Amino acid sequence: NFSGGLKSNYTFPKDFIFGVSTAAFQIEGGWNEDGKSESIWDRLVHTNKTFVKDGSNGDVAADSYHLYKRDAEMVHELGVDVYRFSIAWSRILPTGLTNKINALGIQYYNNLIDELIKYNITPMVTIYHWDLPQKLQDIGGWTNSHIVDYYTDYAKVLFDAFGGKVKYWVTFNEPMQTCLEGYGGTYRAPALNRHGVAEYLCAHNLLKAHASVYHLFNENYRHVNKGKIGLSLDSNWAEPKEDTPQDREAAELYLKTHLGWYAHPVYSKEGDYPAELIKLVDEKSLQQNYTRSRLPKFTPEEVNYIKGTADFFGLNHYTTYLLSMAKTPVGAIPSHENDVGIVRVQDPKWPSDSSSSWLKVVPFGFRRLLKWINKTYNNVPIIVTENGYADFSGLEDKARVAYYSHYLNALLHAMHEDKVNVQGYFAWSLMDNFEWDDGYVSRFGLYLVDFKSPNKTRTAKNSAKLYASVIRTRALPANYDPEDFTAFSG
Ligand SMILES: O=S(=O)(O)CCCN1CCN(CCO[C@@H]2O[C@H](CO)[C@@H](O)[C@H](O)[C@H]2O)CC1
Repeated sequence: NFSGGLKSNYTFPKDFIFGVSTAAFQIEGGWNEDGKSESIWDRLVHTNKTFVKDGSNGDVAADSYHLYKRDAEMVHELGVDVYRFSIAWSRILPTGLTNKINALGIQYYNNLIDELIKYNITPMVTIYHWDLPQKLQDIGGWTNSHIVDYYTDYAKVLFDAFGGKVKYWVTFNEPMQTCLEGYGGTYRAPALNRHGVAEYLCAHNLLKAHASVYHLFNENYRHVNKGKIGLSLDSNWAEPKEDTPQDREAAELYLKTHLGWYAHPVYSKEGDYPAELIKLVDEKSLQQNYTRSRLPKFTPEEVNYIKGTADFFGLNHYTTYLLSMAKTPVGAIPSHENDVGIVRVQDPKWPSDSSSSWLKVVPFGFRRLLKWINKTYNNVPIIVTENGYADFSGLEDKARVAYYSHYLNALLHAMHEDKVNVQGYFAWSLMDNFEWDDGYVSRFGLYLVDFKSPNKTRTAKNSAKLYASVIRTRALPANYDPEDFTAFSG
């Protein structure tokens, strides 16, 4: 049913990992403090005055650069096992390269990690969460093939500095946002908009960089503390718009050419890009008189080098779309959108009063996506590294309480009935923060941040109490009703 499963007394296993997530650019501030250099997000929000809805930026954000002790205390209050945060490359390596390592940057993250360990909380570090040093973008960024070495050198600095204390690593957060939206579009930094070409170059180099860091870790650092390393991919669930063969094909094609674009090379038995994506881009490139396909090819050695390079499947999930085949060409020519040729919409009947226009509440989609990943990637261990709901503000956040209850209900049914191998779940986000193009208007936090107060006061919302109780009892509240969606006015 709509909530992903009927009333049950399913529980989360004792060894199930609960966590909470944030990202450097969204919480830290201190954008140019103590030697940190400009990132592509600093550049974008400082120069494009209309990019962020409320005209804000990440200069101060939630000021976690100075308030990390309060952050660690909040993580402790929730009772989670793991805190997932990202490290800002430009705070560690101001030139982007290793010729200058910023000791004060290293010190900040050491202070945060030590604070977490004081509370017996395990750190999970996202090595890259979208904030490339601008100096590297100036020489091509993720379209420059040397970025593979630059990223590997950066990761080595982190492994050497924090490897003894950090057990979980995530190489990239949502590579599709970086490549498709940042290089192929204008929705993310660097907003290059070189659609049809740059998104494929970005993905190609990024996947090689991911594999390079996996092998570096696997050969030289894993033994230090039996650590684990993975990748966090974002995916919507894709439901056929109508129950027809064409729409079922469109839904499958969406998953293969969006999630599979990055998941297939790493997690599938055969490796490489999904055959459907290769075929579509090759054919379109030929029709458009390109001498060679706009999709770069991996050599057989590279396919093997990238295959199997993750200990877990990190999944960021929020919402669902209805898919159908495009009847006429869609998107710019050339572009990934035009190459794939499918159309996605959302059902106006779905609960939808989130402050993020794209976030509709569709819990059964979460269960189906988990099942699809489990089947497509051979029971791979999944850690849900992000899931959450956005509103405009308030401590009595009944919609967010309902969202988490329904999505955790769907997760329990995926685990207990569909036998999906899920090992952890992280809520996005610990606190209200800079929600990219939505600025501070759309709030995802379990803790409310008063951005007007000098010390950015953080206060637990009702959803923080709900999450803490699920972690403590390993179950949904007794009064949870899978049929009740009255918390959503829309
Ligand atoms: O339908 S449209 O094409 O008009 C807009 C689609 C927008 N989605 C939003 C969710 N995003 C993945 C989530 O992105 C993640 O989720 C959080 C909330 O957004 C962010 O704060 C995190 O930094 C990010 O990891 C993928 C793109």
